[in-house]
Amino acid sequence: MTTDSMAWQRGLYAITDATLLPDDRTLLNACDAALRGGLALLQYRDKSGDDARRWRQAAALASLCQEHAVPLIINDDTGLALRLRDAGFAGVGLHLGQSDGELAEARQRLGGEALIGATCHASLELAERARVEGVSYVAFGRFFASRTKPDAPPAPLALLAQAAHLGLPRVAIGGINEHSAASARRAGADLLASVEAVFGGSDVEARVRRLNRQLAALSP
Ligand SMILES: Cc1ncc(COP(=O)(O)OP(=O)(O)O)c(N)n1
Ligand SMILES: Cc1nc(C(=O)O)sc1CCOP(=O)(O)O
Ligand SMILES: [Mg+2]
Repeated sequence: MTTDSMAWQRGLYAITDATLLPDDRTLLNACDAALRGGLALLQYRDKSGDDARRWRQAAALASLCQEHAVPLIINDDTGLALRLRDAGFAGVGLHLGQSDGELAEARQRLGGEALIGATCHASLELAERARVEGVSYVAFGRFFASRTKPDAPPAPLALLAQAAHLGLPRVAIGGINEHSAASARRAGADLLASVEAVFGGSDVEARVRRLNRQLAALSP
């Protein structure tokens, strides 16, 4: 798999959650279903601090994503992304928040081809800085109420249009679901990032297909 294709730049960006997907089997089955439904990107987000579990799950997801030719983005952990890449998995990227390490250093360690994204909250200034440091996309939010991360700082939808000049794919995150996805897309989001709307029920493939149909109906 290569990430040369632009397919990752627009669509649904699913993010895993260790509460909703507590064990390996649940995680892998749900991610497989989401990938069958059609994802632009998948992010592995696990705050357990359990290195053995994180390696095992990330490697299994990297293999699954490779089969589906969808990039796997590792949350927070440049070392884990590098280890996967060095183990031979293609299409492994990284997402860093404001306290997750230096973007420029991550870019240098992962190389020019890797997809690297940054959390920019409600700040164009953070997004401009992230672009200089070599990110592949910028993420803004939270735009709507989120049960996954209720305390994430809020952001106005108008920010998405204001970020167009960056010339990078814009991710909208926070409470993205079938009620809010259309307004985030109309406001300028290229990628719609979601935890609960994808993984918050048993019918994951159907949930993803529903969201994709909604987005397709809005696309020019
Ligand atoms: C696509 C995307 N956008 C934002 C975040 C949030 O990152 P961060 O601020 O580092 O918070 P945590 O996810 O680490 O709790 C994200 N993970 N993905
Ligand atoms: C991980 C995360 N980061 C956010 C931010 O605003 O930076 S909101 C969020 C949680 C997204 O989950 P849901 O789709 O269930 O609201
Ligand atoms: Mg983080």
